[in-house]
Amino acid sequence: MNNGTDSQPAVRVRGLRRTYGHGHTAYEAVRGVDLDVPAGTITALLGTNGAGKTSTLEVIEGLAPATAGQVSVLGLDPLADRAAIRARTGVLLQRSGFSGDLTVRETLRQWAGTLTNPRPIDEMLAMLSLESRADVRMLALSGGETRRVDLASALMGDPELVILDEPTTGLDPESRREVWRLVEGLRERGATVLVTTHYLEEAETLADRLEIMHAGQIVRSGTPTEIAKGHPSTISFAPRPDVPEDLLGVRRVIQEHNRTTLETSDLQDSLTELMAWAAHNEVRLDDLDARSPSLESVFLAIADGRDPDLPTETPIVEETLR
Ligand SMILES: Nc1ncnc2c1ncn2[C@@H]1O[C@H](COP(=O)(O)OP(=O)(O)OP(=O)(O)O)[C@@H](O)[C@H]1O
Repeated sequence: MNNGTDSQPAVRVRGLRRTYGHGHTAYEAVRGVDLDVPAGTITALLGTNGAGKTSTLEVIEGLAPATAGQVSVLGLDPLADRAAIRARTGVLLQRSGFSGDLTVRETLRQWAGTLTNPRPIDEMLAMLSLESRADVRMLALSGGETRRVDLASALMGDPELVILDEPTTGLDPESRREVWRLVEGLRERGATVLVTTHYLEEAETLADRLEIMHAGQIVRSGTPTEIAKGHPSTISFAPRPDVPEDLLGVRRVIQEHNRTTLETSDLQDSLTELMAWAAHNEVRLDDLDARSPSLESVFLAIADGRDPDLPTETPIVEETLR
């Protein structure tokens, strides 16, 4: 399925820039992005709101030209080789353009007509648990069902590269997990997946690699474990203003959101000392929770500018555009 291109990333982006508007109203939404999506992996592109994820994906999908930089998809040029790439790629956009008057089956049949080698419609309906909705018009579907039809169309051509822009937004937790299984199934078949999501748990569970975007740049890349490394573990419980601040490993004690939270560089040492303190003072710690560094803490640090590795300057308008 990889056509001997295993060593080459399925998507390769170098120095990508994308600017909207001209002159003094120019806004640079993508500011020099380098990104590799290794073949056969699930890579998640994460970011704060307006970070530039969709602007980046649109260039990869061949829907918009880059202002600067190079992008190659399956070794091809997304704009010049769009037809060749389309035959090997499945794309799920944030918003679909399917007509509301057609039924689900008619919609998928129409879509199948545009593909060279579509999988059977009944197979797609079963794959997305849509059998009972086959004869319902698109406009009568729930948000989650509409999303599943979008997904069915993205996967119908049996693509070797799948690009999913927020595939589970609007889905209930059970459907979301169904989509996760589906995406994992794609990887088992050897396909490559590039996915954006606002759900950190989803990225952590699904992705082999994460790329975190902020203000038009990639600010973190790596496996979920690599990215969380170096960030503090946390121990939290129902409010206890009397907890000692000098427990082994503890860096900070935070009293907020109706909880006491200890940030620690050594979860085991801190927890051992805390338990000893609680036992000695006959204190019961209600609602006790202890966790290793999470992607959430990394993400929040990036989102509110506390991340020490963030670039200090993020120019809105390039010098040359002024
Ligand atoms: N056509 C456009 N004209 C002007 N600015 C735009 C245009 N499209 C996007 N932007 C701006 O570019 C920035 C990046 O937008 P983009 O949609 O790529 O971000 P995103 O990371 O996908 O965000 P979200 O997670 O909120 O969907 C935003 O500040 C947005 O307002």
